[in-house]
Amino acid sequence: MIRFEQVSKVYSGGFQALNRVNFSVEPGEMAFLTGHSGAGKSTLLKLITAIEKPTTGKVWVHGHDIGKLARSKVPFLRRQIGIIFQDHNLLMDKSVKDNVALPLLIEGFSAGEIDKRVGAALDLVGLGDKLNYYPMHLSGGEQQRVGIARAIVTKPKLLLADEPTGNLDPKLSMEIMRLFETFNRAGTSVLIATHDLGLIARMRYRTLTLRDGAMISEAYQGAEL
Ligand SMILES: Nc1ncnc2c1ncn2[C@@H]1O[C@H](COP(=O)(O)OP(=O)(O)OP(=O)(O)O)[C@@H](O)[C@H]1O
Repeated sequence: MIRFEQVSKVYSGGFQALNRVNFSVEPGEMAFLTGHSGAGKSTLLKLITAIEKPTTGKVWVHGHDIGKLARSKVPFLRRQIGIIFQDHNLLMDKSVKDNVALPLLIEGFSAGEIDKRVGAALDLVGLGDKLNYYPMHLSGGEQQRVGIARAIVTKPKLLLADEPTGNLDPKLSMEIMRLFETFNRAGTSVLIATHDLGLIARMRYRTLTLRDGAMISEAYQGAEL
């Protein structure tokens, strides 16, 4: 699903954000990515989505070599990946329903199919009754769940989340994690970047740890292991 082989990333100013990183995430796996601020977590996620390209080494995603991917093929790759951000990037002047429908509109789905899929995605995140709300009328946790519904509405095989619980209290954070587990059990691969070591410790998943751009551990960090 994802494979990094000796991947280094040096930004144009000369800063080395990743240093010979090796790891893979298997189809159907759920894993955490952690490390201090500036360790390279967002850079690693940007390489998976081809926002950035590796300086050296190889990044494989769904069998594509990202370093060699033609610009015209990038949208095709991104369609297979659901991305969730800390600040959820919702459009505040659009309803919940229209926010979640956006990726399907871009894909050219029919109105009937969009209604069906948006309803199903919002039901999955527990917001089936808030279709016509605007984001400003939702709590932080609900807004994050709208962002998750938007990420899964295209039924991607891979979900990437960058600090998805950064603004949420521990109870809501755990609810969001349980939601990721539900998608993972249905076969979606999930990679979650987070600073929240407490949250990681409460769950039994492999944890990829970056320090100063180097992958220093791929161990399970759950409390019972
Ligand atoms: N476009 C860029 N140009 C130059 N340097 C960059 C760029 N993007 C990131 N960096 C640098 O690369 C390093 C890693 O950044 P990155 O955003 O990947 O870290 P992070 O682990 O996600 O941090 P945080 O947890 O604070 O979000 C940082 O020192 C950052 O300043």
